[in-house]
Amino acid sequence: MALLRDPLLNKGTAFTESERAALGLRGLLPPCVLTMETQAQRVLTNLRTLPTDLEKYVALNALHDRNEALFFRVVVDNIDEIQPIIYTPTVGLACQKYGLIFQRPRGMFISSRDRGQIAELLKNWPYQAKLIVVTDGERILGLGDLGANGMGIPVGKLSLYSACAGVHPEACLPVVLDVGTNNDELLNDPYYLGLRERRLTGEAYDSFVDEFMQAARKTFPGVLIQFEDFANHSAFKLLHKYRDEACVFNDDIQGTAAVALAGLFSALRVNGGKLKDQKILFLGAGEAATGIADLVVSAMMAEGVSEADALRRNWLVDSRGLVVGGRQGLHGHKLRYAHADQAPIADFLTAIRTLKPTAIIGVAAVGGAFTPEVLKTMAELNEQPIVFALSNPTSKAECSAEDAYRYTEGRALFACGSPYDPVTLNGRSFVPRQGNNSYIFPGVGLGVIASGSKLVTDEMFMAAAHTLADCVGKDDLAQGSLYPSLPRIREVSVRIAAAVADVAFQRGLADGPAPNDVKALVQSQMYEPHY
Ligand SMILES: O=C([O-])CC(=O)C(=O)O
Ligand SMILES: [Mg+2]
Repeated sequence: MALLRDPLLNKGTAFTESERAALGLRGLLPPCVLTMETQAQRVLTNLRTLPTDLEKYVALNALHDRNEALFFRVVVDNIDEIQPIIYTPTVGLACQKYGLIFQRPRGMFISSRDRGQIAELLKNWPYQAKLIVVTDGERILGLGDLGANGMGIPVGKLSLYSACAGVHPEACLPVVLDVGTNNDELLNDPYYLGLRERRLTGEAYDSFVDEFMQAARKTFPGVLIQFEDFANHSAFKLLHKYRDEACVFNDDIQGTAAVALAGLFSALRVNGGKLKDQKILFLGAGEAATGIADLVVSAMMAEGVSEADALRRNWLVDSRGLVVGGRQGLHGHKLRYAHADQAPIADFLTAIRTLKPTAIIGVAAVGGAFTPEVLKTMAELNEQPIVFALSNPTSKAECSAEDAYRYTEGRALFACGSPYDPVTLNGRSFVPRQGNNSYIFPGVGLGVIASGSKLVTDEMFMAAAHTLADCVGKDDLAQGSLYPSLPRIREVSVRIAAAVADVAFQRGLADGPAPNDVKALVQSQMYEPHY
């Protein structure tokens, strides 16, 4: 019976006659033995009868809790259909409703009440974690502070690690650091499951996170820790504090940067431009914006321009207007882009008219901010304007795919943060693809784990961006796709992982000498969802 209740071992009705006899399962299952294929078909049939995406999320979550192999089989074989349910956009709604739809816990909930005992708590995790995705829930996608409900994000990200890059589910540990929430709606929600108190801040917050970091690294030596959906003020600070001593990265800063840079490389293959000649205007000035801009600056410099010139080609607009030199109260990460000799500009459209960018990248979680006027202006200024509406979930997208194509007469080179269906305009069909870090983090994580790298470096994200761009074919570009198709994601992840592992070996960060065949090393470590 224990076997049927262990999701890592359970095969349900697929246990064979001989297994049933040997393992004490006779009489505990209906007599018919099904194949995994039939089980997967049954799951899909049921899923497709459910009227809402949230119900599909709940059903898939329940399957995940019963039978991991079958869950991942279904995800891997139907990634286009399933990813939008277990990941963005539906995962955003699932986080908002986390308390209501709660059935079984997954991952570890470490609250500020556990201070001084985190190492002891981590011993309760029954597996040897190699990969932790951790959030404090303060900025879940573009939805803001969801407190402990943010657990849905580490769970969803780690599902993609196993599905898209074959990191073994047993090696994956989702963690929420519950330091309270400032979201009054949640504090008053009878089903909210987190601490009912305001967020821990300052020294108390820093030492709590530090206790977690030390305890996690001691309990799980060599573990890779991914920071996810922390608010700006914590995200930059934590990355800075740990990146040179621990195996960590921030997906919202570095993963998003790599996927956006790859999208730019693809867009430039279409319009024939060079990165170093672009002028990029970001709507947003947080983790994603400066993460992308920093990587773009490095990539521009690799094309031979000076740092000063590269910086000058990247501009940020935040809630207070264009980021310019001398503006009061600018934070550290924005300062590189606070250009002197530019008068303040209050709004995004005027910034476009003044600066004449070749690309706009939306990462501010302001839904609809790329208005028809914005899009038309970009199309007046550029033969083929680059328009990335990356905010998540769909309700926060700067514009829909349809609007991006319609208001630019089909000339936009477009990427989006959440999935959009193909668009037909004047008889031409466009297939927009997601500029989402989900193309990057699974492969990066696999490469880091496979090589046993001690650190995660910017060079690895640069390599990941180039590799992802290399995976985009002419047929993709011809239909307006700046990324490869999702069903190719495991092949793409292997290539990214090999490129990342190569960097680890070359830089002496790996825990051994380079093998002859890095790609084979990576592949040998991948989990396949089979019985
Ligand atoms: O999860 C996603 O879809 C991308 C991401 O990291 C975020 O929006 O915070
Ligand atoms: Mg994120």
